[in-house]
Amino acid sequence: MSKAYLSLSRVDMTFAGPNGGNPVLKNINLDVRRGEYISLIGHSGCGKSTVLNIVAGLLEATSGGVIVDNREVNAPGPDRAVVFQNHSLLPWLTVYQNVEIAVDKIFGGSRSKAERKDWILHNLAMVNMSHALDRLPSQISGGMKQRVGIARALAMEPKVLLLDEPFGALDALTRAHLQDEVIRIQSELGNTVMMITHDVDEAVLMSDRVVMMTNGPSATIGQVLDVPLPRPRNRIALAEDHTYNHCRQEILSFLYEKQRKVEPISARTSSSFTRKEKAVA
Ligand SMILES: Nc1ncnc2c1ncn2[C@@H]1O[C@H](COP(=O)(O)OP(=O)(O)OP(=O)(O)O)[C@@H](O)[C@H]1O
Repeated sequence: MSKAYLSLSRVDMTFAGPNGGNPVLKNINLDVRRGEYISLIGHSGCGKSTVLNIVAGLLEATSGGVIVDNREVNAPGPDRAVVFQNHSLLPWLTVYQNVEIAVDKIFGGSRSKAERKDWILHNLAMVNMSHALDRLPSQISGGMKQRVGIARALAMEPKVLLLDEPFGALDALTRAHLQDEVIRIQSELGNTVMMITHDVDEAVLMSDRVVMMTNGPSATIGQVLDVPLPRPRNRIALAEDHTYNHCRQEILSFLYEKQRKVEPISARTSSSFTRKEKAVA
């Protein structure tokens, strides 16, 4: 493999608690190439968000470390932008202003006001939001809010884009549209992306590699799958593609055979299954 751009080495994470705490991650090692699109998949609660938050600098690993572009990560920074499942737009600012606030913070000292304005408009155009610049978050749909969140993240020109179930709260159609947009934008910009998903099809469609995590406690990386599908990828054509279906099968087998999660059925009613669990079922 070529030189790693993002590297996690020997990352352990134990949250404080009774009886010596809760050991969530154990010995996570992963090298990601520049421009690579990685998905993290694993059963609910195994520690995917914890990995992402450590890379984001929002959590400090108990031991081990993260390197991005030759520098150790020890705090959040504009080189790593995060998009969460539920948008994190400021409700009192318009669509334009929500992107502007990030752009001004990062480029306020280096780009003129006119350049910054062009840049904000460019990023909102990329996610097809030019028509709603003056609307407040409460006046746009969930999918549109996610678009703005993605535009804001991209406008920061991060070295690494961290996506924590970015499409998880969306209906199937909006989800497919936005997946296609992120695929297109990533192919144009060549961002390095780490995305958490519970959706096997989404993982295969979007990723260069799928990183599968074992069940916790002390979760680690159980298997890494290469997705050797040429780009651009067409979701309809892929349904019949042998390689696509093979990748899908590998992930399903990891999740439901090798890392099968057994819970007493009496403890769960059907309605208590989360949306995420239904998505991978
Ligand atoms: N700040 C925290 N303090 C204590 N425990 C935490 C904290 N954050 C996460 N955990 C615990 O760490 C474990 C992993 O959580 P995490 O959110 O990383 O899992 P996940 O795989 O992203 O889950 P999901 O798929 O349901 O979002 C869980 O047992 C969770 O309760």
